[in-house]
Amino acid sequence: MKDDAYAIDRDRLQECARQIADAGRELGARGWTPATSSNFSMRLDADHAAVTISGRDKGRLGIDDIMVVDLAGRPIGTDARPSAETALHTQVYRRFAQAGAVLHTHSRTQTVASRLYAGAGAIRFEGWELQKAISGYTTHESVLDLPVFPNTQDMAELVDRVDAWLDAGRPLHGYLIDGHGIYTWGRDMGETKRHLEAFEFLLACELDLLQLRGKQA
Ligand SMILES: CSCCC(=O)C(=O)COP(=O)(O)O
Ligand SMILES: [Zn+2]
Repeated sequence: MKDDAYAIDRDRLQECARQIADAGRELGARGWTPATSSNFSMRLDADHAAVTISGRDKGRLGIDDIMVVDLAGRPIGTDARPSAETALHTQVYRRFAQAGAVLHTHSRTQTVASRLYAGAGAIRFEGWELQKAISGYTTHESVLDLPVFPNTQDMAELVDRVDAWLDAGRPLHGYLIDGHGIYTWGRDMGETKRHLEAFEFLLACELDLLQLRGKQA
């Protein structure tokens, strides 16, 4: 055990691990976490998060598949390897003081949409009632942009792209990574799941429209 490990609230960690495992089971059952893909996290306190261990089956998580990192992504109290994409989770907690959970999944809809809209750099949702499922959106008469960032194995590069979007003052509630999947977050696990479901639904609607109209993105 490293010293910092003693500062973690064990009850909070247990509760977050339970919520992460429950979310994984739910999302895995929907087919959104194929082949060990996806990763999940929850904020533990101002300086730490609970995150899934790399390579685990995210649809069958137990308490032991979740570990603690600090907001620089360093493991706390364990030699386990955190998600390969931990930097994207800790970035959310650093940039959004209110963020309490982050979900990353690889559904077919998310992945296909990411490829179709990569050239455009973003998908713009307009006129959909379900935009109101994203916190802060109160009407379908709004514009909701979901950026698509190029995929890379270099997490620092992705972190820079997300920082650049935010530093330009653009609202951000989630993003796609080309050929990869989606990231979204919220105040707690409930809000984060709602955001994920809303983006999945909105993406599916846009893909349906394209298909029905026989158009390119
Ligand atoms: C087999 S999926 C490739 C890695 C990935 O995109 C993912 O979401 C899971 O990575 P982790 O290290 O979090 O297991
Ligand atoms: Zn992934």
